[in-house]
Amino acid sequence: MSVLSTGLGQRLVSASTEAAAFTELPVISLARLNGSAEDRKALAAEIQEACISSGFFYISDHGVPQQVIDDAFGQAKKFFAQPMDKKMLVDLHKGTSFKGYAGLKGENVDPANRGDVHEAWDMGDDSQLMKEGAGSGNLWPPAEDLPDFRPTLQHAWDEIMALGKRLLPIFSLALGLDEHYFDEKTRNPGSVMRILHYPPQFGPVDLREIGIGAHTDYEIITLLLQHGDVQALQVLNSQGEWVQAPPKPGTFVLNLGDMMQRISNGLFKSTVHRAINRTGQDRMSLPFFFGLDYDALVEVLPTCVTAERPPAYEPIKAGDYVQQRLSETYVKAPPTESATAPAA
Ligand SMILES: O=C(O)CCC(=O)C(=O)O
Ligand SMILES: [Fe+2]
Repeated sequence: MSVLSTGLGQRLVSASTEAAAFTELPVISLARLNGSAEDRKALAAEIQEACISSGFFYISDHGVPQQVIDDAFGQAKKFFAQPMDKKMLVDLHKGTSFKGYAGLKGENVDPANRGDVHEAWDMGDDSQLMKEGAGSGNLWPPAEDLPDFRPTLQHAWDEIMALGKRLLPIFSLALGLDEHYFDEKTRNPGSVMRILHYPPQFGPVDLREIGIGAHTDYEIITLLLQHGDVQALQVLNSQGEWVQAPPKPGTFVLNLGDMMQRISNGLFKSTVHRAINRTGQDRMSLPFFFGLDYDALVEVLPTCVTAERPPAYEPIKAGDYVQQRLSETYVKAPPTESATAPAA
């Protein structure tokens, strides 16, 4: 039994609560985000429960307009439908920040696997990327090819970044902290947004070659949009069972990343997940990885330490941590295989 002393009162976290094997993911409405102090505390308590038991849940009433989401996927579809030579104009190997295009098997998140069966385009915050010396900036497709791509994706970035910033005070409460705890650490958060295309995999699928291999995310929270009605995402529970996380209209999937697990001393779970697209249809998704400022220290919070639960992680700078994890993920050479255009 361990104790999490939080602003919600002391919370007992029994071994069985932590080890509970979830079989589906809860949907948490954010309607109370704009409510009274009591409403916000109640929302924080619900989120705390989900963070301890699964680290994975849906959020509804999130305030990001559906049009912004539809437009982003519309541009993603156009981007991936381009011929390979156009996509290679923004090959991420041209820069040093892991931003731009990665083709099929251009990444491998699970070292036991042979490459992830998706293609992706990743972006960060241009000014931040350059300023912190973290490498080069974004690689935008030329406006002659895709005139609406940049403004549309930037708009989606701004909306989802704002959602993340609305959520952090609630996570602070759930961690037993002042609502403003993350303000100092998220002035220019080193976040990443990506669009992903998973072509369908037919017949028997070799589990070493799937859409995205089993992994955890690196940052504080991930806000994931799934396009259409194409099931592929799976989340690992404590019994080693894969639980489906199907798209649910009007929601994001919210999952915790390794930085959250580190600062919460392992109480909040950064849960293993993967995606396999066996539906016969193309799938697209759009994750936004909400990070901390590159120079912010990722260190265990005193509210999550007890005599029985001493700090389990060393402090590390957020930028160093993400850069190290990314460099382990991307394969060194540019992609060689081409993907067919998404029909989704
Ligand atoms: O596409 C998905 O559903 C999951 C993507 C993901 O896990 C990632 O990019 O880290
Ligand atoms: Fe992930």
